[in-house]
Amino acid sequence: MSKVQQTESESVSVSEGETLVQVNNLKTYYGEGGLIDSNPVKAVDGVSLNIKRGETLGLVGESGCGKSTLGRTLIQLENATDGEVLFDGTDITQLSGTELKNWRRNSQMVFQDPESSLNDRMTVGEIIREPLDVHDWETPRERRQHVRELLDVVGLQPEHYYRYPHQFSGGQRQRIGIARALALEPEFIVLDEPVSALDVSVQAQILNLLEDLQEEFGLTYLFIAHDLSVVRHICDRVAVMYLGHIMELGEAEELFENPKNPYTISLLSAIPDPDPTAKGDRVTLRGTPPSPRDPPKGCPFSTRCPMKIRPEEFQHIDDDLWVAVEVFREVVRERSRAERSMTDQVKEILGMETRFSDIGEIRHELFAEFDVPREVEKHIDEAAGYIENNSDKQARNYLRDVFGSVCDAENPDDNVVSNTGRFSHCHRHLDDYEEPDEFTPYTMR
Ligand SMILES: Nc1ncnc2c1ncn2[C@@H]1O[C@H](COP(=O)(O)OP(=O)(O)OP(=O)(O)O)[C@@H](O)[C@H]1O
Repeated sequence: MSKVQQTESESVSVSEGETLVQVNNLKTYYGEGGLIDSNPVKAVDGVSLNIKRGETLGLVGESGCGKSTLGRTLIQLENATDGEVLFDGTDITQLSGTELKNWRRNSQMVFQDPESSLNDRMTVGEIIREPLDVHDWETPRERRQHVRELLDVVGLQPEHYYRYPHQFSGGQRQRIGIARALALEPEFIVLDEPVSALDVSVQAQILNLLEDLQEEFGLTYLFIAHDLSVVRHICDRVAVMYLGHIMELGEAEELFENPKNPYTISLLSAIPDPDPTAKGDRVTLRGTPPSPRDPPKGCPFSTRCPMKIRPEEFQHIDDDLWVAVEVFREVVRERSRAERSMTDQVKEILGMETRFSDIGEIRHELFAEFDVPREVEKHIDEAAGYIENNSDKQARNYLRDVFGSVCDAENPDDNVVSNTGRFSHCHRHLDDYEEPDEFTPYTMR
C-alpha cells in the first residue's frame, strides 16, 4: 500500500491505486536522424508502466541502463522518440509552447549532485524563487513569503535566504534543491539518485524528509537509485531496468523477497549477505551489458542471462561447455560490434595489433579443457572460418542461428507473475519452460 494512505487527517488524502502517470511503449533515442549518427543510442526502448498517485516507484538497474533518461522523459526534459506519457490522462509528449510550460508546474526533478546542480552565483532565496519567477507566480512579495515557508518546510532557517550554496554542507544543499522542486507545488517528482552523493548519516535525514514531504503534500515519486537497500526501505513498488527495458515491476517487499526475473535474481544476489552462514547462492553476471546502440535482437538480457533457454538439440551437452559456447558468442559479438570502430580499422590497416587476440587463441582458451562433441565443434569451426575471412558479423549471425533459442529470437512479453499484478519480462514464464526462480543458473552448477 502507498505510504500516503496510512497518514493522519492533516495529510493530503489521495485515492489508493489511482494512476497518475501512464507510460505506453515509450522510446527515447539519442542521436537519431543526424547526418553523422544514423545509429542511435536506444536509451529507453519500449517502456510501459503505471505510476500510482501518492506512491514511490523505485527505478533500479546498472549504470547506463536508461534510468535517468526515462525519468527525464517522463517530465519532458527529454523528448520522447515514440510512445505516450499520459499524465492524468493527457499525453504530455504532444504538448508544446504555453501548454507545456503550464504543465511543467506539475512535475519537478531533484538531482543527484547537490554540488553542481545549484547555481553558486545565486542566493538560496533566488534559487528557490526562480521557478516562481519563471511562472509569474502570484506577487513578488508573496513569492518571497512562499520561499521563507519552503525553507522552513525543508528544515532550513529564514536567515539562509541570503546565503550562497557554497556556504552549505551537501545535505543542506540537497534540502535547497528539494525546496526549489517543491516551489510550484508539483504532484510528481523524479528523484534522480537524491542521496547517492551524501554521507550515510545525512542520507537517512534526507530520506526521512522526502517521506515526510510526501505525506504532507500527497506527492508521487519516481525514485532512481543504485542502492538497493535504500530502495527497499523507501519504495512501495520497484521497477528493474536493463538496456532500456523494464525487466520486472512489482511491490517492493515481494520483489526483494522472491524475485522472478533472471536479471532481478542476478542483481539481488550480488548484494552481500550480512549472514556469513547463509548459503553462498550468488549468481555471477558475466561480462557487461551490450551497447544500447546495438541491443540484442531478442530478449535484452539474452547475451548475459545465466538462465537462458537452451535449444532442444543441445540440452544434453555439458553445462560448462555450454557456458563456454555462450562466452564464445559474446566474444564474437563484441568483435563484430568493433567493426564499426574507425580506430581499430585504421590500426588493422596499418598492421598494428588491435585489442582482440587471434581467434585461435580465444578458441584454445575457451574450449581446450573440454572434449567438444563434433556437433558443436563443426559450428565453432564454421564461425572461426568467417572470422578468419574478416566476416565477424556473419560469424555472429551464424552462431545465433545454430546455438540461439527463443531468447535470441524474440523479445519476451511482460508476463504477470503474481496476484498483486507484478510482471516479469522473460520467456521462462511460458508453460513450456522451467520458471526462473526454480531453475539453477548455469554459473552455479
Ligand atoms: N544526451 C545524451 N546523448 C547521447 N547519449 C546519451 C545521452 N544521455 C545519456 N546517453 C546514453 O544513454 C544511455 C542511458 O543513459 P542514462 O544516463 O539514462 O542511464 P542511467 O541508468 O541513468 O545511468 P547512471 O546510473 O550511470 O546514471 C547510456 O548509454 C548513455 O551513455
